[in-house]
Amino acid sequence: MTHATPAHKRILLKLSGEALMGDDSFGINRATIERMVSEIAEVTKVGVQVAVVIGGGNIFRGVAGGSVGMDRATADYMGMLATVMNALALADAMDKQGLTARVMSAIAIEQVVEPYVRPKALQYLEEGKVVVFAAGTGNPFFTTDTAAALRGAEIGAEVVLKATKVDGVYTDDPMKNPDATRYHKLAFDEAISRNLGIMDATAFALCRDQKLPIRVFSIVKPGALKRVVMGEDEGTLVYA
Ligand SMILES: Nc1ncnc2c1ncn2[C@@H]1O[C@H](COP(=O)(O)OP(=O)(O)O)[C@@H](O)[C@H]1O
Ligand SMILES: O=c1ccn([C@@H]2O[C@H](COP(=O)(O)OP(=O)(O)O)[C@@H](O)[C@H]2O)c(=O)[nH]1
Repeated sequence: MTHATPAHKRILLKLSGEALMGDDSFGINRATIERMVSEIAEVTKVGVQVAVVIGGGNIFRGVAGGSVGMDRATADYMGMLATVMNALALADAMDKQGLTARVMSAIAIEQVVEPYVRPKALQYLEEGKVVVFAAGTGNPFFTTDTAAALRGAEIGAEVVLKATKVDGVYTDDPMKNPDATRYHKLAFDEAISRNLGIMDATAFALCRDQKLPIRVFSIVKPGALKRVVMGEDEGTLVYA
């Protein structure tokens, strides 16, 4: 039997917090998280090193009402803590499915998870462990998309894979504009100048400067992650 070779050796996978909700209105949907983990397990089986940055929108949204009128930085720290909860849930689901996961946090919370230390993260990846980066960049006024760009560059990932509710980058937000059309690929400069809302400009600019491509694809579509990793045509490629 021949084994196809993956297109990438090391990937940074960005999972939006909202993707963990499944069809629920907030929180973590068990079936959804288990399905995502099984897709991650599939790609580790072909020898790909996987690091994950997880968002927090699913939990933060549930408490967002309480943050109205709150200091922005304080609300952002709440958002970062939400990503820690998601990271713990994700790592637990990974362990249950036979993967070895390590959560590393950008903010000190050492009784709960180990701190982010770059050489340690690289060591885990070499050992075939899945590293889950929690707490975003550790700084308010940033997003977990920017954390994905940052960590992706730091660990020398070949690509940032953004798994989200839509199946690629569109000319306009497809949730709001039914006439929007999907790009097969586009340059970072175009994504930034057109102000495409799929990712924030900080994340795009960092990836552009580091020549780190991003592929946006659907988290909902079964098998999409494996297809992306095997180099098949899926979603939208944003390139430098
Ligand atoms: N040009 C665009 N192409 C694709 N999606 C877009 C675009 N502009 C805005 N979006 C929105 O961006 C969202 C994806 O970003 P993501 O970070 O996963 O979501 P969230 O920030 O809600 O967790 C999609 O749900 C989509 O509605
Ligand atoms: O480096 C970071 C990453 C995240 N956040 C906060 O954490 C929240 C959750 O992250 P994000 O919205 O990126 O998650 P997602 O949309 O992917 O679920 C954000 O709204 C921010 O408030 C932050 O302050 N700094």
